[in-house]
Amino acid sequence: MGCMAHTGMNNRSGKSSISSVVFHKLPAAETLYMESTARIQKDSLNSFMEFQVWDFPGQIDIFNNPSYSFDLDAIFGEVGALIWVIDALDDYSDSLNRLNMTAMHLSRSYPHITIEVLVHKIDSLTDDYRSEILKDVELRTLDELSDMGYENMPISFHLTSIYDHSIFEAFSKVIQKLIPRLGQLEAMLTSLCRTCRFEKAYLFDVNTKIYIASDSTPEDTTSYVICSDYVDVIIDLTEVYGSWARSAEWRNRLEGEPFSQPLEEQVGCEWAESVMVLSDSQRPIMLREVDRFLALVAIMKEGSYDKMAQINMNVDVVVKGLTEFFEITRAGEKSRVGLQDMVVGPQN
Ligand SMILES: Nc1nc2c(ncn2[C@@H]2O[C@H](COP(=O)(O)OP(=O)(O)OP(=O)(O)O)[C@@H](O)[C@H]2O)c(=O)[nH]1
Repeated sequence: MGCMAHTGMNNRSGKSSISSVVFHKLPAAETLYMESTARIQKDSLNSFMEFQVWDFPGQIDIFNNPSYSFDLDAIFGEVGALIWVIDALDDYSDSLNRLNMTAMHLSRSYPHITIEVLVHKIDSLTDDYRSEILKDVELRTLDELSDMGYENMPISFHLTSIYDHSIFEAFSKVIQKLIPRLGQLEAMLTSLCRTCRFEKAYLFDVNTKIYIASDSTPEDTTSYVICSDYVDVIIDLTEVYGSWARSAEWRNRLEGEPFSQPLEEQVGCEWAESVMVLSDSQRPIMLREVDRFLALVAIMKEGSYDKMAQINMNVDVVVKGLTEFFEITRAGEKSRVGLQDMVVGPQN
């Protein structure tokens, strides 16, 4: 495979790190010494829906490549979102030019694709500087597209870092755009919040900590962070005590000495259910497994303990509804995400 080589520009904007941290749980600090990606990589995610993530190396220009012609229909025909990663710590003028060229190309040939721009690596920047960069990227992109006659393109901008929750929140918003009939999921969660007096409810993909839906109250990063940390705690616990899918090797270890029993007989319940009280505000959090990929997590109000029986009944009904929703959705849908920033850079 040929690649375009231009020297003096930075292509290490963080695409592979993002994939590894969000989809493979790699600790952020371990991305420090990642090798530059030299070829297009395709990653399939076994999750609540089938997701494919394509990682296009910074040094390959797939639209204008003299030494290799890419089958663009094969790549973009089924892609739902293109994620464009901009390194906020570097000079991003060239990346913006190429983003605009790509956006125009997609708008002509694949108008169904939404473009999601991640202004990335913002961890070391002050809040003011973050807003300034976001505004600059937005204005320069939208102005140029508008000058070229491209108005109202499906393009969104997010501030992200792999060192905090921002990258997971941004991916949550991207994935939500790809979920068919998201409104129905939100309506189910909103009605659950109303009947159970929950403050906030999320439906999490437990492997990635992406939330694929929440109730209709305004977004609230603090609630998301608490619930997503709680998913981590519960996953760690259920890996030891619960019924999550395990490798054959791990299962053999758990069923061998000193336990010497089939796993099913050692596990108390088939699904994880837990309640925890946050000591600062007395608001319990509830987690309920929907299937092996999804969990419902809700922040309850003070005093909800007294009504646990009713709450559990309502949660049961919603979990059943969610299961049916995804059975129907899975039957016929596939979603793909393209992860790409096409900043050209030194040839490896
Ligand atoms: N400070 C900071 N560094 C990051 C972040 N994300 C990635 N990096 C660092 O950026 C460097 C390059 O990351 P890669 O993921 O290899 O970049 P890439 O875009 O895949 O690069 P190519 O494969 O060459 O296209 C690594 O040292 C990462 O640790 C972030 O959010 N903040």
